[in-house]
Amino acid sequence: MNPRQDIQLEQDRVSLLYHRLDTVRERTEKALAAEQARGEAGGTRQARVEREVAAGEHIRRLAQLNAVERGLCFGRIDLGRMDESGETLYIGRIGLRNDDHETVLVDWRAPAARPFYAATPSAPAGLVRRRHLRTRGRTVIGVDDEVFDLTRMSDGDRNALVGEAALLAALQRGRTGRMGDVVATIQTEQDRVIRSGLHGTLVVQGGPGTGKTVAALHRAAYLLYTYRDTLQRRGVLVVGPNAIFSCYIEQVLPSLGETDVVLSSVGELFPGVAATHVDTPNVALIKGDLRMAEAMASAVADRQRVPDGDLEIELDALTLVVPHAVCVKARKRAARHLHNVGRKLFALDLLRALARDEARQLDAPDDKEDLEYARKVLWQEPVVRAAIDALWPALTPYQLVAELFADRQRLAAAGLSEALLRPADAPWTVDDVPLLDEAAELLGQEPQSRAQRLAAQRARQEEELYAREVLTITGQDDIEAAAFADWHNDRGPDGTTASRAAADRGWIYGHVIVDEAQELSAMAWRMVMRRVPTRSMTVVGDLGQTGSPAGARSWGEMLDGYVEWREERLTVNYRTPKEIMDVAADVLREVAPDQEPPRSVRHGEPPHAIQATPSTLPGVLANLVATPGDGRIAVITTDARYAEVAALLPEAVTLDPLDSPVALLTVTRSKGLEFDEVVVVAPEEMAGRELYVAITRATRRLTVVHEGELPAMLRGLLGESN
Ligand SMILES: Nc1ncnc2c1ncn2[C@@H]1O[C@H](COP(=O)(O)OP(=O)(O)OP(=O)(O)O)[C@@H](O)[C@H]1O
Repeated sequence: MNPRQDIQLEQDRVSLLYHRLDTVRERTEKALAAEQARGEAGGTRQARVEREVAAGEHIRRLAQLNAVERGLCFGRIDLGRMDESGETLYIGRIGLRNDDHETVLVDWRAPAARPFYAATPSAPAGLVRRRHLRTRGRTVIGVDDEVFDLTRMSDGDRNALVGEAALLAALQRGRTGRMGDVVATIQTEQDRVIRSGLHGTLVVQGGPGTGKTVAALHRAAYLLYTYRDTLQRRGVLVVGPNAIFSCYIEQVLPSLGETDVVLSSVGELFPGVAATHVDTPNVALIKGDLRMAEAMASAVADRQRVPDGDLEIELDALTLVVPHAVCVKARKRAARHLHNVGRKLFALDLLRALARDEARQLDAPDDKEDLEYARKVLWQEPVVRAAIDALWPALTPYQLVAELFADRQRLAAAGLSEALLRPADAPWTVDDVPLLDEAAELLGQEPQSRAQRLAAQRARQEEELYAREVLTITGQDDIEAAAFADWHNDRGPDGTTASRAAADRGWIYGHVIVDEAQELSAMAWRMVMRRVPTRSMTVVGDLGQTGSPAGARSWGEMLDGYVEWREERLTVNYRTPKEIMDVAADVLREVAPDQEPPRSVRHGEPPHAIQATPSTLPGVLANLVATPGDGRIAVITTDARYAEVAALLPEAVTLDPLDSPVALLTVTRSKGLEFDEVVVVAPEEMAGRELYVAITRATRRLTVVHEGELPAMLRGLLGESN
């Protein structure tokens, strides 16, 4: 068959598949409309539940069917023999069956699709041919074949790229500013990561551009497909380095038909806080250290005091007294509980003692009921409440942390350095967030007003009543109403699993993916682990890129205390051209000699350095960003140089670096991102690891602009003066 005939053949098949997609979509739309029409007719509560669940399923299915329009079918595998007797499967973003229930398109995540990704010339996994279909809209514009003919195998074939032509075509495209899915060109080593089982913790270590992020996101889609029952209810959390990064990756999962995933960063993991400020390296180091957990416990203990002597409270004409020993005993009893629970016990003991003393001074009889009443009256007295608050206040995590860092004595009592001192109203930093989480654990439930408590109780009772009615009507009396209420709550239309999970600090996820995981401090890991007691996690990162002083130098250092983990390595760089990676490899050798640089699959222009002076710098930069190119440019510099470069390139200062043709970023903000062209300013002022991150962001061109001496690590660059 000649290429044109091949394309025509595949076009017929692809048209058939789109036709099928349209049919399924129409049927689902009709079913949804019918469900909604039934809703308008009212009905019992049971009917309402059933309608809500059915409509929810249709809506989810429709979203998925709409998401797969682009590139519905991208591959074909021929198994067995090359003649007509072999089996042929078409691989796509979604599985489709015809009216006879025969599979016409295999979901890329299904076991049957595995050989499409796993086959290599030396281990063809039963394939005789793998074909990549290139499509534009619904039209097939090309096919790329790999024929696995063992008789023709040569040594050069060992480790071939999967669908090399399709992969290289995908890599040549200009960056859109958003990460896209790569279902059509997943490589074998990435496929191993994606399909690794749900159980336990998988660490994926790989150099820049090796597809760690993209593989982790495809893994999320794979896990949601394969373990839907387990994961849909509990949800999947993806933790990235910052909000820009979340924006950068947010389209990948929806394009794969998955929307029930929470994207967050460490600074956002405590609901109600969205921290973006960062501490100085010294402070970040202290806050990220595991010893901070003990310090926080001491800080809480410091808020549970007793007076030096007896407690004396002037009330009306009396001086009520609680002996020191009684105060100490009350504290000992209460301190066995979380702080806010303990406060109630402490207050109760003190109020009892005060009521007894009051009765004694007034010569009142020692009557239990009277004492109980007196205790309640005393609790309403502002002076009594103030005295108890001063000894053992009800605390929110915000109060505990803000008041700790604003007070020299409290810092000292917790065994902490004065370097942490700051005003009480200082903005939250990313490294405060794990401390807020720690505080929430130590304090227990936040003090709620009586009205809030009653409202929550009432809402819960109503839910259970409703659940009981539904269960009776449906004859499912054997299910506990409370469990049903939970279940209904989990799947109800009032919010997706993802939105409810994101708002709930105590939410336990089915799986957690941590990206740029090398940046998390030991305290941040403690917080993440609380979200996933099963330790079903995917941890992706690069120890060669660790920038945070509190980040990981080895994976064991961070994870050994929690879980036995397994590791996969990614070794091929799909982003950075070889010419740039050769220079980066010199940097890596200096900063992390134990890490192997990844092997680049693409080629580009040799990177070069420009020597500037303070007076030539504005012209050099203006020139570099003005050069017409068809891609997006990032100018990356240090925190210290940011303001100066921003003044020279005001058009590059943007809140939206992903959509801007030229964006100015600090190294930290450029983590995980990529651009067609990168200009690195002041490399001589960057730490080695920062330099490694900055120069590996480019997909095509890299220019390094220095005023001082070019760092020796960058000796591989071609230089020029300006
Ligand atoms: N199999 C693939 N097919 C096509 N493109 C790919 C493939 N794997 C990775 N890429 C592309 O390579 C680029 C780098 O991928 P990604 O950002 O996931 O790498 P990373 O390992 O997370 O990098 P870094 O550590 O620098 O953040 C992305 O543009 C991604 O789409």
